[in-house]
Amino acid sequence: MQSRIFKVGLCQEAAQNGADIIVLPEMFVAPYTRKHMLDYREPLLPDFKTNEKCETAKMLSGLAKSLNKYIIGGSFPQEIEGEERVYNTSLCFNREGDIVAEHRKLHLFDINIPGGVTFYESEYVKPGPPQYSIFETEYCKIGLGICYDIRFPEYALQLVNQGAEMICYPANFALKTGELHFDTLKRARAIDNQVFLMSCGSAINSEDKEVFQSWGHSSVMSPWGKTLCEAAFEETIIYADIDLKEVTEIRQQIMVLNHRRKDLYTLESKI
Ligand SMILES: O=C(O)CCC(=O)C(=O)O
Repeated sequence: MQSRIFKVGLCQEAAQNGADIIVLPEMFVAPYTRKHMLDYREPLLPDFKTNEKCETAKMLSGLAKSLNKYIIGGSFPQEIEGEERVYNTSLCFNREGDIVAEHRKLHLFDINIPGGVTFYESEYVKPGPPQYSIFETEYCKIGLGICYDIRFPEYALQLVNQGAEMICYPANFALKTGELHFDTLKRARAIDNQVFLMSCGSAINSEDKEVFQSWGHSSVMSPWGKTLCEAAFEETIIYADIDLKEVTEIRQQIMVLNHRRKDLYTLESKI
């Protein structure tokens, strides 16, 4: 049961205007509710390029190939056989339409603010298995998380330890927490990891006020924490030119990545 709320035309427009890496928002195929997640779930199968059951993967793969661009494909509800839960899965495609990274949201957004927002993502989403999601491009390595994953600096730092110079977070960041936290978290992750930080938030859903509402505010931040471009709540395309020399320069100028006191603390990877 599909009713796609994704507009292929926006990707085509971005590509025509010179975008090379195109990022989509978290759960761009469905409103963010338990019912929709389960109704819209799709398997991810090895023959996704031709298999009608893998509608999102098939569509994004074809689009990446036809546009000859990288697509960081937001996320979709991935069916888990025999379970009434899904993975919140982001697929990244190279210019040939091959999957180069699969990220399953690791940290789930369970929140209970009396009089504010109550939301238990873990009731219908299963946390992704332990994994660092990072992929190579001809420019640099790009690390990947989804939305609430941005609150966990340990994960981002491990991506940087593995060579990431950009980190991307497709998001559907809650309206309630977004105003005070989203911008700050993005800037913090950009500065403390000295990376370009891309985030793509869902636009506000003005047709259905009952569903989870997103703070929007997609942006690209430089390793200095400077906002290079930013959206508000509405559907739009934003563009940024990325100069990776900035990563090298800031890492030489402010040597935080080398100044850790390993005699005092360490960050241990379990995988
Ligand atoms: O961390 C937050 O406050 C918002 C996260 C969120 O909305 C999500 O992960 O869906």
